[in-house]
Amino acid sequence: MSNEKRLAGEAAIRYVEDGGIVGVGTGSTVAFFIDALADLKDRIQGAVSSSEQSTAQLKRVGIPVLDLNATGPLSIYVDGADECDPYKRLIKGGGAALTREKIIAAASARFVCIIDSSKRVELLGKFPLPIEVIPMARSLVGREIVKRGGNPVWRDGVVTDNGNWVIDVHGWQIADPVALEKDLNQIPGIVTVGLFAQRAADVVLIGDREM
Ligand SMILES: O=C[C@H](O)[C@H](O)[C@H](O)COP(=O)(O)O
Repeated sequence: MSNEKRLAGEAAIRYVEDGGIVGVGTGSTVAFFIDALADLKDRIQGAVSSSEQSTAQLKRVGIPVLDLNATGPLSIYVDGADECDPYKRLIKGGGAALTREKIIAAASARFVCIIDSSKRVELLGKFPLPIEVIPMARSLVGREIVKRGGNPVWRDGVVTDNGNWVIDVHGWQIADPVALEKDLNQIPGIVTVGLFAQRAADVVLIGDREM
């Protein structure tokens, strides 16, 4: 699978425009994209990063890391996913970077999602759905998830880049991801739901093939 991840990371380069600013996601697939982007670093202004992990790699390869508040809207965002359905709706957050990822995706005109074939599913939910929560709301959010038939598991020991905690929800087969995303977004204490359904990907690359 890591060969497909590398191919996807390299294939995403063809969507990067000269002189532009690139939104950069997080994870092992994105790491291949950043390595490929390093070869073009003199042709872009820089990148907006979704995590401390990606920021460190971007700086290491000499790509300037810019502040989203200063750049304004971006033309492109490149990121991986944990699951992707036929409508390019995603589960993300396996690496706990979902909040900043969702912010940059929302600020970008085009979301290019890079995955290997194991991430492609008919129905989202086999991968436990990550939810970032304010720490004091962990139990409240857990009870709300149980009411909705899910099995919440606290990702003990993990603190997000925003100082919050992550709950992974097992046992949901997500037939209507847009409705679930909207519903969960109403629960106090939830910062970000790892469903990218209201704002799905625009392009999905599985290895070097477009879905
Ligand atoms: O929080 C992490 C992100 O949503 C990643 O994009 C996702 O977990 C996929 O990561 P990887 O490319 O390592 O499988």
